[in-house]
Amino acid sequence: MSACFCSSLIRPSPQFHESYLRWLSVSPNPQNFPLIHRKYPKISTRIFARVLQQGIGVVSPDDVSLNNPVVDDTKEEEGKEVVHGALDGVADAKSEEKVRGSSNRVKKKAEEDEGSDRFKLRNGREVFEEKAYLVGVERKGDIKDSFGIEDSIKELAQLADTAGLMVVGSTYQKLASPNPRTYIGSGKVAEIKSAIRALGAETVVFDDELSAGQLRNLEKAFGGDVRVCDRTALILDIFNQRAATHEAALQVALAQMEYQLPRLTKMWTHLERQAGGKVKGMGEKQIEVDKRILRTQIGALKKELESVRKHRKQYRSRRVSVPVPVVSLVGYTNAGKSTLLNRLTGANVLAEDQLFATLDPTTRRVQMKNGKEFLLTDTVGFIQKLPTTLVAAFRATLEEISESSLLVHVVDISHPLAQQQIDAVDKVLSELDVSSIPKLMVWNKVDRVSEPQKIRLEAEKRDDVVCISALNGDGLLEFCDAVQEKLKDSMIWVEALIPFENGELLSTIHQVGMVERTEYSENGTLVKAHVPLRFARLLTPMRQLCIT
Ligand SMILES: Nc1nc2c(ncn2[C@@H]2O[C@H](COP(=O)(O)OP(=O)(O)OP(=O)(O)O)[C@@H](O)[C@H]2O)c(=O)[nH]1
Ligand SMILES: [Mg+2]
Repeated sequence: MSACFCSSLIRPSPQFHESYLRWLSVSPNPQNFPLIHRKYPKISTRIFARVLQQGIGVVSPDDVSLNNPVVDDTKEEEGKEVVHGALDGVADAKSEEKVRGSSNRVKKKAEEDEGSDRFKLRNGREVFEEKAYLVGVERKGDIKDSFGIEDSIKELAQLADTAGLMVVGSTYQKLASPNPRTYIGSGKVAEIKSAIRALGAETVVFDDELSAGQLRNLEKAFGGDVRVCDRTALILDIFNQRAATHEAALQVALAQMEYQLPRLTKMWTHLERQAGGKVKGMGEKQIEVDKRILRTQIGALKKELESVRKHRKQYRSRRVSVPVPVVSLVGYTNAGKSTLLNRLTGANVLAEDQLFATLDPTTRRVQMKNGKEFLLTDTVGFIQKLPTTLVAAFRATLEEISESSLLVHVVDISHPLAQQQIDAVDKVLSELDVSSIPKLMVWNKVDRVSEPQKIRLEAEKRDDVVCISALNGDGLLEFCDAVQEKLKDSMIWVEALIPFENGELLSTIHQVGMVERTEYSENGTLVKAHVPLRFARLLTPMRQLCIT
């Protein structure tokens, strides 16, 4: 099991540790951290809590010795066994047991040796690459020009890779409507069961969100050792791994808890079984307790988030007082938003060929060749089937977008599904209520397309499209010109008389607006310019001066 993948449901972000641990200590339900417990049931809640506390990235059965996580006791034990067997000649029952134990350990050691190849560095942590099998469903009647099932599974494989899983196979089924019990049909369940046995898969990832019942039924059907999860859990896991700031960590923790809440149902039935079924209803009661605890935790998280956000808002409003227009980069994940920000501003935002490299907004000042300036904000990328819990949790971060003067929609034009990605981004934007903000579309990665000239001609035919390569800098001047043009559209025309003693205002107009004309008179400088609305308000008294 990929330890990093474990974290999706069990290892909260560092900032969240304390409250989560408090929650664990009152609710030692193994099912609340199902990955580790189902696979390694011997790890006690207490030890597991210590694992969380110490922030150990890789958790395997041998890691239970926390102070000495890599303990190889097999050599010493094996040595003893060999001597023992040679002396006794015929092994008695006890030694037979020991020999069996020893061969098991040897087998386990061999498995470990084989497994040691599967430790990979992900997001700066060493993780065990768990083998994953992917499953999708194509609904009959799905719109043809949206993501096809094979493309969707390809993307799921990319997500799995980003999360630290090793994809060993995939399959899909065409269905009129999903099976309410197992999502896929029973024949498909049997087929997948033999495939995962043959391939040694440890996790089955579904391309769509599954209900609590479906998750449980599928895990039962595939056998106890196999874990089942869905696209949403995978995305939440990636976000959890990548959350670098306090706010992002809180947002992801909140989204994870909200995802878990409806999935807590009937998780305590194992207690009823342990008690021989004599305490009917015990599971139900415990679920209620768990849900209440989880709701309290959600409430506390929301409060904490609120205060973090208040802080950021204050900072933002201070920034707003400097009337530089804000331009936000939006787009599908991996489209090249951060690369563009880095290229234009010399920022050092992580940009890599992985999904969801960026979670937190970064804003930098762009100084154009003509001395004009704007603020450029890079934000979290979008994806098709984006979990609603995540959109909701990140709504506040995305508020930055709704306060900008211009949205630049960055598209990876070299991607075979560029149009589908554009549609998916538009869908999320429509949920964010930003339709009134002017937009500019940028076709990025033009250096990667086979016929760049054709793409450029196509872009020229359209309004509001600029072709660029954020990687090699092609088209960036045109991009800045287009941004300026668009910003001008969002500005208003003013004619104002600026008294000489307000000289700094004049330089700000030159910086943030577009000055068409200046004339000097004995009372001051007459300026005719396009300026941002907020700034125009500041100039109101001087505009009156101009009229009189
Ligand atoms: N060939 C080529 N590659 C590019 C270009 N722009 C970005 N890339 C590559 O595309 C990958 C993704 O770039 P990012 O800038 O991280 O993409 P992003 O949109 O910020 O992605 P998220 O943060 O995941 O939403 C990186 O490997 C970049 O080097 C480009 O113009 N040409
Ligand atoms: Mg990015």
